[in-house]
Amino acid sequence: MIINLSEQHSLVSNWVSELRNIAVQNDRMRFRRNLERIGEVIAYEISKEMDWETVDIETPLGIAPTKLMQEQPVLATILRAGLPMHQGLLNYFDKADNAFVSAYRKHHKDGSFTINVEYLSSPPLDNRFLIISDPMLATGASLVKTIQYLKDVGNPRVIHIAAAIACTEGIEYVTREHPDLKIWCGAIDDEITAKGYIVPGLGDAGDLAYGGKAQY
Ligand SMILES: O=P(O)(O)OC[C@H]1O[C@H](OP(=O)(O)OP(=O)(O)O)[C@H](O)[C@@H]1O
Ligand SMILES: O=c1cc[nH]c(=O)[nH]1
Ligand SMILES: [Mg+2]
Repeated sequence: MIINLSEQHSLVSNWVSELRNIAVQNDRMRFRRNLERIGEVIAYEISKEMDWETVDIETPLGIAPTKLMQEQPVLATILRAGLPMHQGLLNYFDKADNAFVSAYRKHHKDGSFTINVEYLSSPPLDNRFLIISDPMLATGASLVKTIQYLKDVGNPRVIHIAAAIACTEGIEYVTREHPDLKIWCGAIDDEITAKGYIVPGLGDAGDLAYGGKAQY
């Protein structure tokens, strides 16, 4: 299931437009903060899908029956571009457990790339409510590989994906491999270049957030 948040005419569209806009996107602090804000809004939306229980809270003046989350989610992200959205999710799910995966594109001389995973740090995942954030869902290769690695750790009960911009091809690939996902995104674009960049997209999210990388 796909939820495109910009269809709802909310603040998310403004933030996505700033991420895309070449006149704004080079302000790295604003770029990271806009990803973080999208992560925060998606956290709020996903929280409505969690299980809640009524607990009596003692106030100085009485008892307030209050709905509380029954469990903490696990927040997973893909290094490095995923970090700002992850922080946004963590700002709201402030007691969450966390997982980090270093899935990145290793570019080859012929222009092709493969996804390298060199690092994984995760809590046990059996029966957990898992939210994976990554701003760009392009070909979907990074996400599919990340989910495979996380499923080797344990079998989550539910998996939600949080992305700033997703493209149709990537959504199709990921949902074909993992049909049970729920994907939340700030916008959906239809095109992807031969080098795997989303069009119109925003460019390279990792570079815009943290600066360019050396080729090695
Ligand atoms: O859907 P895909 O085609 O796999 O592309 C999406 C991936 O590309 C970006 O990471 P990148 O490899 O640029 O690494 P970075 O975060 O270090 O910039 C992005 O953050 C995703 O993880
Ligand atoms: O368009 C894209 C595709 C993958 N990663 C990015 O940062 N941007
Ligand atoms: Mg990148």
